[in-house]
Amino acid sequence: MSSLEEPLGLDKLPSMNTIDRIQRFSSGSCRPRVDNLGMGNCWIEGRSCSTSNSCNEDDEEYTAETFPWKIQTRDLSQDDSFSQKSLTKGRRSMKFGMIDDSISDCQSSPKCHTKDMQGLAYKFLNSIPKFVKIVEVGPRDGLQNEKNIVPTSVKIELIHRLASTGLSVIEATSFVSPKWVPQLADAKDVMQAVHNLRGIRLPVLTPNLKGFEAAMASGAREVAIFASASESFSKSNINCSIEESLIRFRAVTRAAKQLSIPVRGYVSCVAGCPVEGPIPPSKVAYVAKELYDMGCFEISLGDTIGVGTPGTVVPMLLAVMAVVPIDKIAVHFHDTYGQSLPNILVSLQMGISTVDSSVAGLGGCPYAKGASGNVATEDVVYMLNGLGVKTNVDLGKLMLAGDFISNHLGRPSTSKTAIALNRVTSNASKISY
Ligand SMILES: CC(C)(COP(=O)([O-])OP(=O)([O-])OC[C@H]1O[C@@H](n2cnc3c(N)ncnc32)[C@H](O)[C@@H]1OP(=O)([O-])[O-])[C@@H](O)C(=O)NCCC(=O)NCCSC(=O)C[C@@](C)(O)CC(=O)[O-]
Repeated sequence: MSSLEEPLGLDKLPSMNTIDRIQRFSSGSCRPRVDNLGMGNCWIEGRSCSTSNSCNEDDEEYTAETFPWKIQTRDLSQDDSFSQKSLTKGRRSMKFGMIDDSISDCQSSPKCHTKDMQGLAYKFLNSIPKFVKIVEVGPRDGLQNEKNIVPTSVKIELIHRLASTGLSVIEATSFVSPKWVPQLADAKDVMQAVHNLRGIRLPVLTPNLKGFEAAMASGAREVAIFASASESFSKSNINCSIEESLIRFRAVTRAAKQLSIPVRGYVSCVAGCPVEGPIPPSKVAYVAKELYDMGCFEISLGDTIGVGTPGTVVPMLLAVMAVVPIDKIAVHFHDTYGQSLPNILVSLQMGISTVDSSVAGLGGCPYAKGASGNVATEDVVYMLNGLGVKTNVDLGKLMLAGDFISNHLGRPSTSKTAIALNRVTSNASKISY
């Protein structure tokens, strides 16, 4: 086992003092559905506005009644705090994995003391946000590594199907060099076909000004820049050092600011690099802060090769949270070692409320050998549903989108949820989701 493959243990966690700090950071962990996108834009559940540089969450128009998940903390003593509308997809309902069932079931057991159980439930679940924004990256991160060129019409259909699920952010494509990523050479055609989709944000990757200008000409209204915490990965992915990339990205954010275009920032290799092995959290924090300071409205932390475990993800997040506000941080896990869901769970417990994922678990990076797909959106939604966390995503429709692209690619989805629920459906079970 190489040092990269060996998971870091809890003994590597920082001191309790640092942990205490997160609890303070995460007091606002129930994030309202108002994204301040910077560059004078904000996005409120399917609508964008560009009135001022800072968006007021307490805008009268968007009351707690309209967005009930604005209520900041969970109240575990109230039954309905975990109640979850069952997504039945036409079947009768026996809910699996739902937190309300488990707690009430335990309370009826003589061995369970209600107060103790509520205390335990509070301890583990209190800091989890009530609403999580999912950033669907399937059409971009998911497809970029496919060897056989996926027809443009299939990509467009996939985006439309994903849009119908309730997802509010779908990363559509990349304006990168077609020599480097031939699969996304049709970025312009894809973007021109989908940019008018209403109520959906469709960011695209732009590695430099050339990409930014092409994206704008194709109708893109949100972009993402992508730096790395690993020097070696930066060179192999975008052919320049980290510092050179930051210079390029400053040019992109400046141009974006002039057009009031929101820019998302990625940091890749946050838990490890295929060449350099483990990456120190301070390096991740440095790049994250640079991107945030140049105007990115959100920083997505990518475990590009999926080597992170909660033991390494927690200290990395702590380092980033010390320099970037927690409500501006997103997590982006690849599932190479099957660690994505535990990593997402600890991220949520630390107060993070934006999660990137890819329908059917598509994905892999062309410049990170051995990296497998992103965590499957279906699996994330299933887990969040079970936790009583709202996403606004319809799991049934999501599975149909996953079936569509998996059928096209000629291989089964890697989403455990999709596999299990498809089996259940074919058995005509009474179980619903
Ligand atoms: C950054 C470059 C362009 C540098 O590539 P380069 O070869 O160093 O660029 P260059 O400036 O020397 O130009 C070379 C040629 O590329 C052209 N070119 C230059 N820029 C563009 C552009 N934007 N669009 C189209 N063409 C472009 C340029 O015009 C020129 O064309 P030529 O004169 O030879 O015909 C290249 O390395 C590249 O495109 N890299 C992108 C690689 C990529 O997309 N990787 C996957 C991203 S996934 C990731 O980073 C991780 C993430 C975000 O998913 C998070 C995670 O999972 O952890």
